[in-house]
Amino acid sequence: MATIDVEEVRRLSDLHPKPALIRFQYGTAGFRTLGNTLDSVLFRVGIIAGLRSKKLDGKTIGVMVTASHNPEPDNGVKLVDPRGEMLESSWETHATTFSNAATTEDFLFVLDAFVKTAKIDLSKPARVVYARDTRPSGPALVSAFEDGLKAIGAEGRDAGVTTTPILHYLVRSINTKGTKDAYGEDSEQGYFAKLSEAFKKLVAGRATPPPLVIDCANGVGAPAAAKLSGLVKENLLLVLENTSTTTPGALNNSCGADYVKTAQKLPPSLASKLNAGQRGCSLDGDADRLMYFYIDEGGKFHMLDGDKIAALVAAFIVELVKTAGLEGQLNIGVVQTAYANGASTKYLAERLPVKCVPTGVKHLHHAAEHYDIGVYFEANGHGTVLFSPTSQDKLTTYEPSTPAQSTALTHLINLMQLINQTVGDALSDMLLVEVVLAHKSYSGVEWDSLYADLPNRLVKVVVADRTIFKTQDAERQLVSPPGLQKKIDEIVQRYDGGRSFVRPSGTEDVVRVYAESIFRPQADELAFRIAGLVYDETGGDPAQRPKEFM
Ligand SMILES: CC(=O)N[C@H]1[C@@H](OP(=O)(O)O)O[C@H](CO)[C@@H](O)[C@@H]1O
Ligand SMILES: [Mg+2]
Repeated sequence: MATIDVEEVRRLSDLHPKPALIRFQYGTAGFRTLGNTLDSVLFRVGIIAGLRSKKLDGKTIGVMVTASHNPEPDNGVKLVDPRGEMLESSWETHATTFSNAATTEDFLFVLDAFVKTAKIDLSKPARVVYARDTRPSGPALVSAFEDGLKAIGAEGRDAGVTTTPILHYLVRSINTKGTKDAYGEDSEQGYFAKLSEAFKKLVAGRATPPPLVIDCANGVGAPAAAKLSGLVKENLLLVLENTSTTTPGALNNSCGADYVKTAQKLPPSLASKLNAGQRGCSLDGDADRLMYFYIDEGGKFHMLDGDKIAALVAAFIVELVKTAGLEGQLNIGVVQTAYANGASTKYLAERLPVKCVPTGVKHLHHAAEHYDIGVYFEANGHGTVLFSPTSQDKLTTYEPSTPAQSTALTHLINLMQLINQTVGDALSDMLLVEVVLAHKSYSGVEWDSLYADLPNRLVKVVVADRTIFKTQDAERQLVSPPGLQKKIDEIVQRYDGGRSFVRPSGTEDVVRVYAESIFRPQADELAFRIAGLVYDETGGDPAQRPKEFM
């Protein structure tokens, strides 16, 4: 279509009116709020996805309907750009504008203005691939979204119920099909074949470890892990738990990667499922985060988070590159956020360059692209490894001169296949961890002892207005409210190995306080002291002051 079919857009838009009084925002994780308020947003996302594809000459855009680790009644939607990466940030603003037009007529006005200013050639084709997680609100939201595709004349491909990282994989595979950068076969089957084949090559000839227990968070990771399980069973036995995707209220409830990271506890449902020393891991509700753990002989819970994964994986890659004879020819780096445990940063910085960036996957991903091999992980378990075009060329054309070099090179090439380079992927990362553990003959215990986590505490502070909080230096310093950082510094310096920072959350209406210290009671005390300071200094009501604040 060369012009907008105004009548058709009007007719369909009237079926998806915007609820009054709600202001939507395309944030760090796309649109995310109560599922039953999102109907109009999904319709309009259908239109914006179509326009984005037209703007990019018909390249396929991805759309994922999920609210990840959030409670079951929540839902959300995010767009994926053609190489499988997050939506370009200027379009996040356009998406927000679209979502907030109050009436159909307002929306038509905004749409028309946008097509003109963004110079979108409406005669171009539009292609969109989309998927959803297992949330009960998903099917109705997808149907509103499909009305949006129809309104703008976009061709849709429904990838059904699948994980966020598989959707990212599909987008990149579709757009690179038949080119020299072909990423993989553009189907779920193609994804599982790519991962499992690379995994089998990487662990060939190594001892089969004890079974790995996977907490699937009662979400979409359950069916995905079940498919993977069948393909890798000769090398790795997966025991799937929390797979009730149709039990109302079960999703992410006292289970999943976010529960483990936040509560720093074993999900109660796994209590009798894990033997001492056995490895377990938790996925989140859309299977893009991964947390490992084990219980020791004394019954104590040990968490192996995103920082521990980064340490394990980065050290392994550095070693392989060295053994392959490529030391000094590929620059390898790690990207973290301020939430990374100080002990992990120290461990990593002794081995390779480490960069700290603001919270949010897109910041980590972009920073990791600056290395030949960039490893990034958020402490919460979201992360991956990126191989730049230069490193891919080098690895595939390099001629090793010894059998040891040749073996290491083959491992690196297989790792490029195993790792989902579009986005953090719990299942791909899990296989990656299992490869390293198998190569190093590590159990969870040896892995855990690479370094000892500094005790830390994360506290939420509800403030009147979190927009007054402004940060700099990768969110480690407050510049506003004025004077507050100085007071924080004064408190922090009284604690041995103390570190603390304060930043406004990008996904919740709270300010987050992080603190660590060399002793557990001090880490807690420091966190609650800073939380109290923030609360008092920004007009918190003394009558509502949480009692643990100091
Ligand atoms: C401390 C923390 O875990 N923050 C999370 C959380 O961001 P906030 O901006 O802190 O709300 O959600 C983001 C999106 O999932 C994730 O990238 C990030 O790591
Ligand atoms: Mg997630």
